[in-house]
Amino acid sequence: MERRRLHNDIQELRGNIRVFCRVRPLLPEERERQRGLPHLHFPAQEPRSLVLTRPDDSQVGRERRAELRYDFSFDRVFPPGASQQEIFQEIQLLVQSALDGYPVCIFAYGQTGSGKTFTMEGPEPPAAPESRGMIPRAVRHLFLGARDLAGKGWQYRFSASFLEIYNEALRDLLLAKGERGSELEIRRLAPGSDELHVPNLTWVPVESEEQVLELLLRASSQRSVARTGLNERSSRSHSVFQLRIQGEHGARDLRCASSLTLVDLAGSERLEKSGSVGNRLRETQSINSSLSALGLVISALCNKEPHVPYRNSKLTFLLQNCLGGHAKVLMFVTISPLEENFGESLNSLRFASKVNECMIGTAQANRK
Ligand SMILES: Nc1ncnc2c1ncn2[C@@H]1O[C@H](COP(=O)(O)OP(=O)(O)OP(=O)(O)O)[C@@H](O)[C@H]1O
Repeated sequence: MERRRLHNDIQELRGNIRVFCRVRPLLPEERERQRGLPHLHFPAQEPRSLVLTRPDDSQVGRERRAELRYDFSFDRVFPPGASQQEIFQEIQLLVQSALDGYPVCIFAYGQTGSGKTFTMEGPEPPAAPESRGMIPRAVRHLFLGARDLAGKGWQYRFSASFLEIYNEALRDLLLAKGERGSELEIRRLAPGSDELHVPNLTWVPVESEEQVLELLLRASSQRSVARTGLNERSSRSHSVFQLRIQGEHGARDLRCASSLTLVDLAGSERLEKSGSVGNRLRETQSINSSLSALGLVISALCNKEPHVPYRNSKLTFLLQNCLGGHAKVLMFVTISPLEENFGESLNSLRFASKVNECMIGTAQANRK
């Protein structure tokens, strides 16, 4: 309990957005193309640092070529050997605070094929329990936490939704294509309210990790994926998993309500590199414009600008309550270990550094 209070105090002091960087390992087929990770350095005893280096091509002549060096620092940097369990360990207190009434939002940002879906959901099923991603681990942790709190008089109810934003349209991933009605919209909860919701979105009551795994499976069969030049099974949409949490302590007449939002963003990729044409090109353009809208929202928040352009994309509009509100936010920036992706990695790390410098506001628990 004391650790939890300390965590909440520290997070409130620090501002409510944190950034973790994860570099995925080389895949078996990539090991034939590249030996080791010569351009990536993880300074010993420095779990927060990542250094990228490359030869300076502008230096020609007989002298030894100088090296360009780019230093980054985040709340944590996970090298390729880090397991899902190790990573979850670092976010479990954050997840736990959703039971105390804090809204929590975790999102994964990075180039196509850099490991966002692996981090959030885990590898494609059937997969060993050790490789499960942050979503199943987070819900399991919350269910166990709720069971503990039941001994202290708290009763919790959970329900889950899963949607994707594809080409600026919202789709319910818990419904098959034929079952979906008209297009989903984002609306205010009540006139004048800052709270947003998505009417007609499916919410399924959940009580166990297995139920949530089933929902993930159902959603993944509905998700828009395609084979691109850069990833065998690339997510072409942003997916948003949400768990609504309602707690009640009858004897003390206390209530809390919060949500855990886990977002797997579509991969950022350069058009020329992805080789996109036709539908793929339209998707890539839509992904890139919503990711740059996210960048603009974050920089407006950082600069405390009076107008924050949430409405420029469905993604930022949907995440408005998380980003500008009282939620605790964690961003995973995922990095490919391939040298050929140096430019993309640098872009992602620069974006993440900007986010890391942000003091967006103070997280607040919704507890009465
Ligand atoms: N930490 C890891 N350990 C082992 N394999 C990984 C890891 N991270 C990613 N992979 C593998 O790398 C490949 C690409 O990962 P993933 O699909 O998660 O990328 P992504 O960033 O979600 O891509 P996209 O944006 O195109 O959907 C997959 O085959 C995945 O299983």
